[in-house]
Amino acid sequence: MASMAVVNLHVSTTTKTHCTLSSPSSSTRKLTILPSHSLLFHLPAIRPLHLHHRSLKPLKATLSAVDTPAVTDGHDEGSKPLLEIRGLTAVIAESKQQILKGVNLVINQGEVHAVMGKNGSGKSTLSKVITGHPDYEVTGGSIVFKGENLLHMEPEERSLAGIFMSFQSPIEIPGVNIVDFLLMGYNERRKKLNEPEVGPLEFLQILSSKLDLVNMKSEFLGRNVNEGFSGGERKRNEILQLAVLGADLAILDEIDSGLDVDALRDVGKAVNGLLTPNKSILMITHYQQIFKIIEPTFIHIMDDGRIVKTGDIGLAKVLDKEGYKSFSVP
Ligand SMILES: Nc1ncnc2c1ncn2[C@@H]1O[C@H](COP(=O)(O)OP(=O)(O)OP(=O)(O)O)[C@@H](O)[C@H]1O
Repeated sequence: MASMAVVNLHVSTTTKTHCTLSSPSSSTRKLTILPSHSLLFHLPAIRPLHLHHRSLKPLKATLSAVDTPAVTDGHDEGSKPLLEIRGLTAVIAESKQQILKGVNLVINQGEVHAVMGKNGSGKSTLSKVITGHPDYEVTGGSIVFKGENLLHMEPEERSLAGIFMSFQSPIEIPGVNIVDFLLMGYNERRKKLNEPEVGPLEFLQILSSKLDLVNMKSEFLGRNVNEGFSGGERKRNEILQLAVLGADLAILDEIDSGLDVDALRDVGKAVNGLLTPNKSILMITHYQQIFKIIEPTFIHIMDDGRIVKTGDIGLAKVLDKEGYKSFSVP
């Protein structure tokens, strides 16, 4: 059973989010959560999720790999752009080292985009820049999300607008119970929507219904966020967060790494179960197995801070045979 923690959350518009947790059994604690985690606090509230949602028609023709695409052709007719990235360049804020060197990517509603690429090619940086991570500075180009300039938004506003990111290495938050943590995010969102907050007991019911989706045992709810979790449990917990908090664009950074076959299937099925015709996924992966479960609409290959090839599932097969050498920027 969750502790009856009282949560006060203070979201700053600078780089940190503070919250205090107090419960009858513990003294008041103050936590500082970096924006990457504060993103969780402002996600869209749960909406009805449909299991068999994907009205996406199969690609009409196999999209051949194209060189340095300006935008992605071959989207389903009638689907609306959700995220439009054009000519995006970004540097590491501290060192000014350039990592993104002109990324072009258009994700329409209902599409699943997979980004692959050599280690260090800039995949995680791209996803963190989309979420507004303070480690990076955008030096050029644009990111438009649902028609709005994302670059003008604080990280919290981006998540409120409907962007969720699951992390490659989700961090532990010692002393913060999973239920309290999710309840905080859930209620924060409800407040923004002028909806009444839910209490811990009501929330536990909501949460329990999501546990099955990721095949997580209810015992997990008594634990602290990621504390002592195995790699696979952390990944399941990330998807649980996505299921509870919801998102229009879920960015999944190596959600498949370190998962055994059963966990991979569970996580993949859970992600599929969250897709609706107007929700989209941007997933970063090194492995093709996940494509058997989460079918990508497009696969992009990133090299040296750019998307250098775009194609359909056939591209992953070419990659499997030939490796990245034929896709590298000279
Ligand atoms: N905050 C940072 N400080 C220093 N270097 C960074 C930082 N963020 C990214 N980099 C560097 O930028 C490059 C791209 O990193 P990134 O994590 O985006 O690559 P990736 O394609 O996701 O790699 P992998 O497949 O290994 O996860 C790497 O050389 C990395 O060391």
